[in-house]
Amino acid sequence: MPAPADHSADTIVAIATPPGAGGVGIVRVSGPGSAAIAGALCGFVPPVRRVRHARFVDAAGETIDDGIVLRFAAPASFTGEDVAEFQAHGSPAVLQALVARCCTLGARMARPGEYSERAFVNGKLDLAQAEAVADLIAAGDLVAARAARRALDGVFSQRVDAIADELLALRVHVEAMIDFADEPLETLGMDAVQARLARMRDALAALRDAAHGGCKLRDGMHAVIVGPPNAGKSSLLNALAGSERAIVTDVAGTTRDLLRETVRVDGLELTLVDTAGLHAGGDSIEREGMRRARMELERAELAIVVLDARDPAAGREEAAAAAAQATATLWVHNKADLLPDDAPPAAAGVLRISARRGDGLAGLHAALREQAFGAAGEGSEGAFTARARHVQALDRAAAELEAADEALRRQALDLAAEALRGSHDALGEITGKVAPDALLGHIFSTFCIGK
Ligand SMILES: Nc1nc2c(c(=O)[nH]1)N(C=O)[C@@H](CNc1ccc(C(=O)N[C@@H](CCC(=O)O)C(=O)O)cc1)CN2
Ligand SMILES: Nc1nc2c(ncn2[C@@H]2O[C@H](COP(=O)(O)OP(=O)(O)OP(=O)(O)O)[C@@H](O)[C@H]2O)c(=O)[nH]1
Ligand SMILES: [Mg+2]
Repeated sequence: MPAPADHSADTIVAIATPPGAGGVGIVRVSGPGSAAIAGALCGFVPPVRRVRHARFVDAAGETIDDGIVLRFAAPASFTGEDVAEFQAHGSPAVLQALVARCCTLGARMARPGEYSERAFVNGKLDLAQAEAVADLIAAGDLVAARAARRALDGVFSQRVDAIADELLALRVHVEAMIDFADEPLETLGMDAVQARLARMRDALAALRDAAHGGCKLRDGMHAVIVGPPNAGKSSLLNALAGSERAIVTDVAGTTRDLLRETVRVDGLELTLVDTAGLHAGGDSIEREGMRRARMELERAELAIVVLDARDPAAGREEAAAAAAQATATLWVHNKADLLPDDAPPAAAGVLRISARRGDGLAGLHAALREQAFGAAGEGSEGAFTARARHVQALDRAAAELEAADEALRRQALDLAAEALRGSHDALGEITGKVAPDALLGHIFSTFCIGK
């Protein structure tokens, strides 16, 4: 069988700055040919880690542009390889000419994510950190950017590694118990093993919740507003959006179709969907609207049920049944401004608001954030971005830990060791210590070119 191609022998090139014209544009080269390419382009080999001004010339010696050249020597660079950068004027034509020249000089075009992939392969970043680079670039606001920055700094990876290290120690212990199977398990520290297992389970659960919040920071949350006609669903959408997106009238049955709006709540990107009021009967248009509302709920992470605070029983059963399709439900009693002053307080777990006056919106924001990030308020201090694949891996690690615990109780040491190994491997997939090529290819191919 032929050996797999050694791509690290290739020298790659790409424009690192965004498409289109800009003040400055950067062409980045990585790989063993970097120094020679820089030498040919600049007429001298630029010194490493020094800023130099140079004319970038073509094969005929004609100037393509003048600019700044930077060189890094392996392993002290972003990719861990020899790197050269040409910082030219940000003209797409100039940048493309520089890329073409680099290719003539032996480089090839980089694939999407290939710089980050090389940084990973060369041990500059682990897999979760490399993903955080892409998440940082894509971050929609400063809260998300800070969280991606923390993941890039290894905040998430360190917590994964700490649990993985403990797991490894535990595996060693259990393997030793298997080797000394003649001795009674008590003398082999069975109690200690179980205590450590319990501690690790808690740590894993906490990390899982944090990563889940990190997913919401990255991917946002999908919430559907439902309730009986005229309860103020569209008014609530408008209040959260901060502008009159949806038509609001005092006619029951105003909203027919789904209306989608993306709003930001302190770093949480919320996709809100306004729906037709749910009620029995209705004309064919309303019934189609209600059908769409129910369809949307099946995909929703959160149902926001809006009821009239003056008569919250009206339409509640119908709304509750529909909302049960969503992963979670938030109960809102609207039109609080119409309640008499001596009205009793709202029931526990219900938010009382006035979409018209804006009363209670701060509490609603807090509740939405709690739905996304958990009670610990992830999404602010110490939060990091994470991806669905990380949460899935943490879930698998936890399930294997349960299986190990169960096997230990039955004194099935071989099974316990096997489950512990499974748990350890699941954690390794997050940081890339255990990462099938297909997984790596899939992850990096979603990055942009030049990253
Ligand atoms: N011009 C430019 N700016 C950029 C990048 C780049 O590639 N080019 N980056 C691309 O993403 C980011 C910076 N990332 C970098 C990461 C490590 C090293 C580096 O030289 N690392 C060495 C030395 C570390 C040190 O002395 O602090 C190393 O890791 O050994 C450089 C850039 C953002 N800004
Ligand atoms: N006083 C008061 N009126 C409100 C409040 N929220 C909504 N309304 C009024 O209630 C009526 C219905 O509001 P909408 O937002 O259209 O209600 P909806 O739930 O979207 O109704 P449909 O789309 O018909 O199902 C309008 O006249 C609103 O101005 C509120 O907080 N206080
Ligand atoms: Mg409406």
